[in-house]
Amino acid sequence: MEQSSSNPPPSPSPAAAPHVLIFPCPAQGHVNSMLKLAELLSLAGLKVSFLNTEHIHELLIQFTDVESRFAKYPGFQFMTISDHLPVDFPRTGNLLLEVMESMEVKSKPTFKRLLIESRPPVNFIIGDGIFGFPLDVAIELGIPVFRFRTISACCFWGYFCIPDLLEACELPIKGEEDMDRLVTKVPGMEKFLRCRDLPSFCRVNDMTDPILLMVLNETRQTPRAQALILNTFEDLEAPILSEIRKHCPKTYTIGPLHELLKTKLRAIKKQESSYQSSNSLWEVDRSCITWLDTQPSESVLYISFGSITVMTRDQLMEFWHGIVNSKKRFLWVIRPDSVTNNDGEVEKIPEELQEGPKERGYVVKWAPQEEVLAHEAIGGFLTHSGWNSTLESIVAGVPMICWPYFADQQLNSRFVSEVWKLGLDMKDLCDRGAVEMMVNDLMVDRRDEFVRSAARMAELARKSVSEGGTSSCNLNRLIEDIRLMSSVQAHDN
Ligand SMILES: O=c1ccn([C@@H]2O[C@H](COP(=O)(O)OP(=O)(O)O[C@H]3O[C@H](CO)[C@@H](O)[C@H](O)[C@H]3O)[C@@H](O)[C@H]2O)c(=O)[nH]1
Ligand SMILES: C[C@H]1CC[C@@H]2C(C(=O)O)=CO[C@@H](O)[C@@H]21
Repeated sequence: MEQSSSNPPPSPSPAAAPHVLIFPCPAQGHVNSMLKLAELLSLAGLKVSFLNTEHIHELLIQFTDVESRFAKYPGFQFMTISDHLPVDFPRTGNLLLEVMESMEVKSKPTFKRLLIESRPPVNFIIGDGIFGFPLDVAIELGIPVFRFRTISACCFWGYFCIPDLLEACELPIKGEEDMDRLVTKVPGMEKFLRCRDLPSFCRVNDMTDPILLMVLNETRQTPRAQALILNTFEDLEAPILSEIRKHCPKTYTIGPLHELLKTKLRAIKKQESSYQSSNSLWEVDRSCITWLDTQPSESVLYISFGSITVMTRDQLMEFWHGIVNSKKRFLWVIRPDSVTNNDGEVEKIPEELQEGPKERGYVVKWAPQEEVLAHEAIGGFLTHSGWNSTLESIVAGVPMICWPYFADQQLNSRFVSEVWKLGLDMKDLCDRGAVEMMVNDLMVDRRDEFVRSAARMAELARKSVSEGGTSSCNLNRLIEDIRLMSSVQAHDN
């Protein structure tokens, strides 16, 4: 998909527009990026139905302006489906996997009925690449289907190669002492990938672990779909993308999606302010922007571990002491559900952190992250290396300290530090001394080298989404292909 179409596809008459159903996995990082794609397709005149779980949809309605924002697009609608779990079931940390499991087992018949009964009929499906049943149903009903995998190309490729690692006896990992062994059977990563950097689901003795099998199988199933969509850009992951294209030749790279959408909206002047709209599942606390406005340029470390990460009270306190001891200014997002005990039960956030230290730090429950990262007071990002956060930091040219929690994050953080040289990887460490040292390295001692490479990568990211850039052209190609495949399908029926 690198050689691509630089002309935006012409808008057909609304009646002829294909009806595309988009179905994300019910988690912030997935919903966020797939909503950006939904808006881009709506802008191009396609009819879009966006299918959320009831739980996610209620949060979106409560905390965002999505309904009024998308009301601008006459062909757009939200739809909902149950995840078949009790309303008060906690949906963070590893429990998200139980939500996914419940849906895989129970949501298939409802999804199939929804498609059969849909008016106008659904001509095209873009399903989250981590869910199996939408792909099966689409194939069964003869509806063309693309898979959108919301992770990086490097992590997708890591998952894809797990069967080869098993065959070569490079997995399972043989205990803690084996963690720094180089893994040689992931083409393109031979020189730097250690067992420690494999997706967290590989950290099991039993290679029939259900979660490992789920991510592995879903990744390997990808070529059953007509194409793969990735939220990345060619200049960031070219060598890995050429490996992926040996198996999934039609792979559209259309990222960073948040910047591509902003660029398109700016071009047609649909967006008065670039940041006011969000897809957040928590209430955004904008007071932190007022606080940032009073801080010196590039002096503040932004700390956020995304929407799913949970940690123990002890881990939180190690971060707290390390950061306070570093004497750097900080803005810290601490979700109320982010501290759990060893049984997974949510614990109260310690008082001193809720109040925040008065002079140097500011603590919020949820921040307007894109806007925070673009603020001139921000000098670094301590992140869990979720893919959206990583891309948002790249676009903003902000260097990172990575503390990966689970899934793809272990691999993303290795690429941030060893391949892209955009910061430091502190995976598997959580003591105040390490935190203090890394914060000082990022914000002071090695600042120049990280800022230089971050600025270079930010430039490439912006180029990819500008007119004629690879992601912008690939989006045009994607839209043309959806139109073409939908019309063929409409004729066949
Ligand atoms: O205070 C905050 C914190 C986060 N965000 C946003 O929330 C999103 C978080 O996404 P991401 O960084 O990808 O993290 P997770 O929420 O943890 O996302 C899940 O989904 C991602 C995409 O598949 C994976 O890469 C992650 O590992 C997985 O945990 C980003 O867009 C942030 O801008 C806010 O708006 N405000
Ligand atoms: C809960 C996690 C299982 C894997 C998913 C994922 C992926 O697409 O591989 C990324 O991050 C998580 O949200 C999902």
